[in-house]
Amino acid sequence: MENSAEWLEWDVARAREWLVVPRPGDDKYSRGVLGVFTGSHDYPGAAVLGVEAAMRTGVGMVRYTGPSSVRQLVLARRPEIVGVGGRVQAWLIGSGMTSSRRTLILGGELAQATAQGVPTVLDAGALDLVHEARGSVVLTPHYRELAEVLAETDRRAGHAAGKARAEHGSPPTAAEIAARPALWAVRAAEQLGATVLLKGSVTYIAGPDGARFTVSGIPSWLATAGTGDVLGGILGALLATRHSTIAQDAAAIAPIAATAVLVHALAARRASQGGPIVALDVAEAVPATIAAMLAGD
Ligand SMILES: NC(=O)C1=CN([C@@H]2O[C@H](COP(=O)(O)OP(=O)(O)OC[C@H]3O[C@@H](n4cnc5c(N)ncnc54)[C@H](O)[C@@H]3O)[C@@H](O)[C@H]2O)[C@@H](O)CC1
Ligand SMILES: Nc1ncnc2c1ncn2[C@@H]1O[C@H](COP(=O)(O)OP(=O)(O)O)[C@@H](O)[C@H]1O
Repeated sequence: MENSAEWLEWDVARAREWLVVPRPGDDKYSRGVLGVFTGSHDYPGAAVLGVEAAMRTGVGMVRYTGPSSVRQLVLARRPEIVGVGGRVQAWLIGSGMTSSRRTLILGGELAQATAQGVPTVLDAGALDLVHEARGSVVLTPHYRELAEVLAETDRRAGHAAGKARAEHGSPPTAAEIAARPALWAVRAAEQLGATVLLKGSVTYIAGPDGARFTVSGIPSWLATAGTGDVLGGILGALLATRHSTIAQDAAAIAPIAATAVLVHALAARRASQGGPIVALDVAEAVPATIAAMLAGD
């Protein structure tokens, strides 16, 4: 690990501080509403997985505003969701989407969401929106996706002035990021001005303000399709429930992101018990995982 002394390994005691337990005076709105714009004709399942995980993490409400064909599937699994737009306290955008297939209409809808300035998770096919988004952003790429984001950033900088190129060198390949994930998570956070959650068997969370957290010991059974979509849902829900903390101090984003990764890893361990898992198992294990974390287990 690059400069390992700079990285703090996140643990249950720290994570517990960022989990929000509802109080008697709460209602669904005071707990926080998560807007979800995910899924596509090609990848509808990603939307189902993210919504399932968000609801099981504990959030007041989920407004799902993605493609209408996908909404039917999400509703079939989770009738609790609201399928119309409205006020939200955080956004989860991009899981199961492909940026190269973005239509003008879809681009306009996404721009409206990212312009709201609420804490936003940008995943998969929405990672490139980091350049337009207002407010606090967490990017959740794996190595290949981070390479694409940095290449796109380099192209934009090259068009603008060539300045960032000179400052940061040429963009890394996915293999280079995989070889030095700590270094590239930090560089990306600095370059993009956003929190970067770089996924992998060790997950690195780097904030633009200098926050550096790792989550290690993640079960490798998680290396299966859709588990990243589940992580997006967990993170989106935590951002929505913590929106007022973030409004006061944007630096809260990085510890919340680290907490989401820990919840995800512990839910995977609980679901796995040493054996194979599917992504939905991880989402279903989240409530018991959070209960155990709150109890100090
Ligand atoms: N159930 C679902 O709806 C799922 C949707 N997903 C969505 O799928 C989209 C693409 O995500 P990815 O992480 O796959 O995107 P990536 O762009 O990282 O992966 C595609 C790359 O993997 C390579 N590849 C494809 N099949 C391969 C194989 N058998 N062996 C080796 N290399 C192979 C391709 O050539 C390409 O370079 C995202 O929007 C994501 O959210 C995934 O999360 C998987 C589950
Ligand atoms: N070998 C591994 N060991 C532990 N965790 C892993 C491993 N490979 C991937 N993961 C975790 O699994 C998840 C995969 O996310 P992602 O690559 O976005 O998959 P998908 O797009 O299919 O949802 C991430 O949380 C990542 O940290």
